[in-house]
Amino acid sequence: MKQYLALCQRIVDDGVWIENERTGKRCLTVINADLTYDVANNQFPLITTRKSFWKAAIAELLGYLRGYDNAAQFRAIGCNTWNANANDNQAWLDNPYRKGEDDMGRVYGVQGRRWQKADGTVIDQLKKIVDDLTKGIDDRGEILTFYNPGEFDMGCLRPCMHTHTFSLLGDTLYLTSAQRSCDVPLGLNFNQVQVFTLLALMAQITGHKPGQAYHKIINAHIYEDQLPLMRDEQLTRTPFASPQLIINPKITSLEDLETWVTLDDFEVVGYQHHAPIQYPFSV
Ligand SMILES: Nc1nc(=O)c2c([nH]1)NC[C@@H]1CN(c3ccc(C(=O)N[C@@H](CCC(=O)O)C(=O)O)cc3)CN21
Ligand SMILES: O=c1ccn([C@H]2C[C@H](O)[C@@H](COP(=O)(O)O)O2)c(=O)[nH]1
Repeated sequence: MKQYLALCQRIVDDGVWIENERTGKRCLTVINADLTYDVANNQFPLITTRKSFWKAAIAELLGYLRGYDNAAQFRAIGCNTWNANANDNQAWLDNPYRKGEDDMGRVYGVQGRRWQKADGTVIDQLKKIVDDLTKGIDDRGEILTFYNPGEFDMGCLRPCMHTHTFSLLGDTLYLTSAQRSCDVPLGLNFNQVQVFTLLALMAQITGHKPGQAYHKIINAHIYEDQLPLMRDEQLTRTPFASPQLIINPKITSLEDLETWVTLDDFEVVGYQHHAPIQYPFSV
């Protein structure tokens, strides 16, 4: 939690105002932030200086792992975060690849589970990684990447947290996640939960101990309409200790994640938090 607040403070103190053409808003921006989450000791990096809707963040991750491409699929498992990008973004509404209401196109999980090759066959990146790690193999290329420049025009948004690299040292699994663009008040609150949970889940289903998760962010920003709430409200609050994430131990395979897992299989204990803050969202 301290590292999150330090990043917010750094943006407030040292950030540079940058015009963002896509949203038409200015963003106070810094470049490069490195966050570390202690998954080994179950220090769940949930924001405590406001109420965090962590279940929606885990649902979003679950949707990516399942290869979802439609906001209705995300809603059905408890996540509303893709409604706006799928349905309220004029550039995407005008895009001939959009298949209709709620379609997100070839984003995130589609690339992770069904990367299209030139010969028409597909690559399931996640399955290859799970199979390797389960056998104790780390070929130094256990990389799940959603970043496919050849298909950017076929999706509603380029992936922000785009590449997850898994590493095995003995029986301990590590994760390094790379993010090109980060909405610190809204997105990072979710992304921290996702990096932590991804390592915890992958360690559990491949039979390893989780180690540390490393989260590398390139462009970290606060939108102009979010700044007063962050500077004058959230940053004045004193954080509480980290809660713990409990995952149903019956989840033991990728197939479990694909078929029966729901948000009821995740529980957070010891979550003390301040009052909610509603930040504006930019489409
Ligand atoms: N501008 C922007 N920021 C983002 O963080 C973002 C995007 N766009 N587009 C794609 C996804 C969608 N994400 C989102 C979208 C909405 C919330 C949000 O509204 N969060 C609220 C509560 C959510 C709830 O009640 O479930 C929050 O207070 O955290 C968070 C992340 C993250 N990404
Ligand atoms: O997981 C996510 C997804 C999105 N974001 C934020 C980062 C930016 O504010 C927007 C995406 O806009 P781009 O113009 O494509 O950079 O969404 C996030 O923080 N986390």
